[in-house]
Amino acid sequence: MSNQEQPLLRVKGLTVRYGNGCPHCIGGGRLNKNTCPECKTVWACKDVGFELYPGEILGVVGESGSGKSTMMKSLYFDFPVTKGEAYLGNYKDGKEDIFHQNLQQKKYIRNHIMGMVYQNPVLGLRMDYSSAGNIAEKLIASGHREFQGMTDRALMLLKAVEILPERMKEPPKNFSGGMQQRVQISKALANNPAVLLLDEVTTGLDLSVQAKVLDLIRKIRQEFNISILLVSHDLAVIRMLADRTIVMLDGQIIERGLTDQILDDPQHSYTQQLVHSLL
Ligand SMILES: Nc1ncnc2c1ncn2[C@@H]1O[C@H](COP(=O)(O)OP(=O)(O)OP(=O)(O)O)[C@@H](O)[C@H]1O
Repeated sequence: MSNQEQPLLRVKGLTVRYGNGCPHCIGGGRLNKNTCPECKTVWACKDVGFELYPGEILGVVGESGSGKSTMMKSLYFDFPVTKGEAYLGNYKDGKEDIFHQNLQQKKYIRNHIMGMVYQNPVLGLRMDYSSAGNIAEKLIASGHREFQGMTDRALMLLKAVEILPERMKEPPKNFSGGMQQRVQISKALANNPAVLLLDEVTTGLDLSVQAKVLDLIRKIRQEFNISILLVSHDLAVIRMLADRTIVMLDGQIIERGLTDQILDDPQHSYTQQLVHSLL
């Protein structure tokens, strides 16, 4: 990344609330962590802004409930934003806010520009389809129709995530957690997205399986020249993969910088606590 480079994804003022809000919280009144003391509306993300540059991995770290998943779901249009804007450099010259596009355009962005891998593979895969069929589903959604071409692409992608060709016709429900995550990653890559959203993809996996998935993410970044937004509550994962990192607390970004800088010399007391809890 260089300072002159244009960001691939630019997010400004992303705010998401669960609940209707009331004059107190909508008017900017004090919250109890992320919750309005008057109406109990949860402000899961508040004025979140950042840039993701071409080819980089941007880590997002924070404790449970800090708003990481909500941010990812909003970026992938799974959940509507309350306020905010986001721009993709390769969508309409980076000039149009993707949050305010119509459904068809949002579908286009999901199918061509962004890929998402959820912590729970059930959300990203059809467990009863074959693994190749899962990839084909994504290819068909982006307009592919030719059987052989889709089979070849599925084979290539499954190979890239180290699923053996003889297992491509098996459904993910037959696979281990680590394999399901790898199929989910291959499906997310089906249409060569420029941006990959990874939400706690190694959480819940055994350490040795985790290491394999982490290696795979590194390899994918190189091979597919993709930019990755990587959410994890695990600082070891962030240290291993992320070039830069943002730290979230109660729905807000409280610290940002180069990953080494954040982990070796944290400035905010919460980040210091987070880092020291690991030592
Ligand atoms: N559907 C929902 N309705 C109400 N509140 C919600 C909903 N989903 C999330 N929240 C709340 O929003 C806040 C942010 O949750 P979110 O899942 O985004 O955090 P997170 O950092 O991803 O946590 P985790 O790592 O545990 O998934 C939390 O206070 C959570 O309880």
